[in-house]
Amino acid sequence: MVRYRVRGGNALRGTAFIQGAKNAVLPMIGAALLAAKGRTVLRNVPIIEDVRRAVELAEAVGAKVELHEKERTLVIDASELTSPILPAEIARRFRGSVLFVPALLHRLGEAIIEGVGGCNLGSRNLDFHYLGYKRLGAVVNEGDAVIHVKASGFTGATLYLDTPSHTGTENLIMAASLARGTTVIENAALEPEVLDVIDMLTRMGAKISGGGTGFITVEGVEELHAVEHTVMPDRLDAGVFAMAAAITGGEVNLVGADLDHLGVVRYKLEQMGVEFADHGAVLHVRRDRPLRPINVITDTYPGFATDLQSPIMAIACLADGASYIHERIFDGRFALASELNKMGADIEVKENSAVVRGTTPLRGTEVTAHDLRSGIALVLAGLAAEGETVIESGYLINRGHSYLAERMQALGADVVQEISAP
Ligand SMILES: CC(=O)N[C@H]1[C@@H](OP(=O)(O)OP(=O)(O)OC[C@H]2O[C@@H](n3ccc(=O)[nH]c3=O)[C@H](O)[C@@H]2O)O[C@H](CO)[C@@H](O)[C@@H]1O
Ligand SMILES: C=C(OP(=O)(O)O)C(=O)O
Repeated sequence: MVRYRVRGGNALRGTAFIQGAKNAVLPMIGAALLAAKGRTVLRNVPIIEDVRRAVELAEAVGAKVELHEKERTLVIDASELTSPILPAEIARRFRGSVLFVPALLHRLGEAIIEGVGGCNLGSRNLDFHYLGYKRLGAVVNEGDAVIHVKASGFTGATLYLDTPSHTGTENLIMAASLARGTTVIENAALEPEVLDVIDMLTRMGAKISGGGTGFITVEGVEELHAVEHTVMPDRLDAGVFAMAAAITGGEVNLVGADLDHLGVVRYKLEQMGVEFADHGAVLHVRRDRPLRPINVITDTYPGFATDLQSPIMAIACLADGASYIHERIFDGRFALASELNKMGADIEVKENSAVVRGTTPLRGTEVTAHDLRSGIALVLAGLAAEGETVIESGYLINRGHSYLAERMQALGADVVQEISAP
């Protein structure tokens, strides 16, 4: 059992190092399994629980993997894959497990998916993935508990996504990279992590054009080779540390954060009274005035990232007036509201919209993280609350943020991680 204890009241000051991106490294581990020869080296790997699960899953299908935590480096030898089964006990613990399917189909001709996990955010379908595989020539059997996909070689086709799914785009690009002929993917995702994955696949020998335009063309190649690749910085981790400065009225330098990757999040925080100064690869963030309320509508990139919706809800509690938050990506992302209300917030949720009425002083209490981002939002609320906030389950936070307590402590925050027997 992992829990975080946060004592509020300190304005954060100092330097934080932004980790490598969770949502880039997971597809990259899946991509590494496409290389039948050589060893892949991934650098700037975030040391998070999802990466540990991905290592376990890669080993379960036969890859040899070394995670060098101190060096933040993964070495993956996928020359012998031995099992097409993504076992439930690992695959159900993280969403990234779905990103192993293209490699299993190319290398072993089948994938047996005993489960796919990830944050509990309401409905999280995979129909775009399966429809895409079918159009490329696969047979998909969707049982109650197990999904069996078979493909004896893919043939290029025109694919489309009803909405620009992040992992859906990555999976279909990986499936198309070793297909015979040309694949076009319409309405593809534009997220920076998708572009970083395209960059890695291109260096592996894939022929992909149109990344970042919404229309991606992939010319299939015979084989892909192992490469070394440095994972891009995590824009969600950067957003959270910027918001930690914002909620405490602090001033921080974020090493490795890319302001462009924050998209609309940057402008919304500026409207709330947060200042950003971009000094090359170091982003300076400060807030020295009262917080103003905000309207947020989540969207795919470059819109307001749904994964930063929970953290901004925590800040909105301290803004003077009513903030409106409309969630458009996931239908179950407001479990945070009742936890913040336990801390003294005034948040009313109606379907996919929330009204946050501030300013309400927050007080520490015992609260529950329902998913990764609501967990980190409760840490932010705790930083601004009077007294102690205790957040369980810390595992969910550790799925996506590395060395959180240490990095917060370096900024002067009173954040402690406790691990106890269940
Ligand atoms: C590991 C990873 O990269 N996770 C990210 C990824 O999740 P993930 O890739 O799962 O999110 P998607 O972009 O696929 O999902 C967005 C929406 O599309 C719907 N949908 C998706 C696929 C599909 O086949 N059918 C369908 O209906 C989902 O139910 C959801 O409502 O993007 C999300 C949205 O930016 C982020 O919150 C997650 O952090
Ligand atoms: C929803 C998230 O992750 P996942 O897709 O891995 O569940 C997230 O990172 O907030």
